[in-house]
Amino acid sequence: MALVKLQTEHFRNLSPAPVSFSPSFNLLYGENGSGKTSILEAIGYLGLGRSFRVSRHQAVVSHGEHRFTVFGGLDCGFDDTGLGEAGEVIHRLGIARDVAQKETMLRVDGEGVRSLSALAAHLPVSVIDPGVFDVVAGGPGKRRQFLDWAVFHVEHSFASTWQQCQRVTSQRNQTLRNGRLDESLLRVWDAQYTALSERITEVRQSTFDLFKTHFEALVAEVDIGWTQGLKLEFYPGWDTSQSLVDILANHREQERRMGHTLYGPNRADIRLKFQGRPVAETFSRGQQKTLVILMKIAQGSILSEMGKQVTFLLDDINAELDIGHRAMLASKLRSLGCQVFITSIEHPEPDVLWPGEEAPDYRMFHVEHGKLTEE
Ligand SMILES: Nc1ncnc2c1ncn2[C@@H]1O[C@H](COP(=O)(O)OP(=O)(O)OP(=O)(O)O)[C@@H](O)[C@H]1O
Repeated sequence: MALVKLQTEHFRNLSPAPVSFSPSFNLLYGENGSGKTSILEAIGYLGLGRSFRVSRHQAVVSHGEHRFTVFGGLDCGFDDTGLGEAGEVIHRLGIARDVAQKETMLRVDGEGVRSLSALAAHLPVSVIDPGVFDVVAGGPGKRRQFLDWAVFHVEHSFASTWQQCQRVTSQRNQTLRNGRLDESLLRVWDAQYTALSERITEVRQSTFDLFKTHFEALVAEVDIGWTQGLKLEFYPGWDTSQSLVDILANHREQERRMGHTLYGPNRADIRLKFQGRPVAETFSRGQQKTLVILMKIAQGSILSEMGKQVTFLLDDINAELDIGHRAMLASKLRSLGCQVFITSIEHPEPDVLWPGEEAPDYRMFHVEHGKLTEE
């Protein structure tokens, strides 16, 4: 599905006027501080339930207000739903946050829903912003987040398994921190923890394998010299030549001293190596950014194969990317058939984004003082 209507209330500097978007490409340009990122951030709220740039909801509420709302209308996009025409709204999503009451309200088609995954399942959003480097250069948590995004969209039940595992891990950590270790209680937590860890790892591993196949096919197609010699490997969070139960039993004393769980899915990672060395130590920033975008496109193609359309939010496409890399990525996003929002400070030139080919369907917007004007 694609987001074809957006309306916000009290969201940063954005105007409350409704906007219609293309289910294909949307090019947004405007001066610094005009509101381009805020538009992407509002769209991101509908698919992620949070801001992709700040951790506090408070920051996005317009100054002097205490509550913001974002409404979105989705069309059938290229999803095989058999419902509606392209551009015709078939699902409505809404999120409102009252920061004074600390209350979030979620709606799908007018009905209140409790879980964010109900929104996320309708609108898979993939963000490519200046923070995207973290997937390569940041800690393992960023790569787990990257992988789990695809895992969730492949297997929605992953969200609840993960939450259960977090609860059990927290109970287990409390038991580890107790002065006198209660071995029998710990064994109960271990049994639950290992069962959940194995379920999580199984779906992570199979999604990673799928991702790797898509990524390698993409890299072969784009034929960029520096991608040769890249190696991606999934690390589940423990040495799987031994069972997790044995590892936990063998490291009781170490975990008791540290006061928390040291082995399992909370330690999982994707290891990215180039000619045997970590990519973060070898690649330039432009190469790192291109690599992460290719990884995100590969994830998009997994969903696309499942008949789901991803909405890509590409903030400031020009930062770090030369014309050749920009064109290569724009062309790949196009062949994926996904919905894309691209922002830039300068007026975007479709001939530069898609050189030597006819530009895809797009709508162009000028952003000024939080207001979008279509050109
Ligand atoms: N809570 C808020 N209430 C009102 N205005 C806000 C709030 N938060 C930020 N702003 C203002 O909203 C404007 C939009 O910021 P935004 O980051 O979306 O701009 P941008 O067009 O992406 O800029 P740049 O090109 O510099 O990245 C800025 O002028 C900012 O000062």
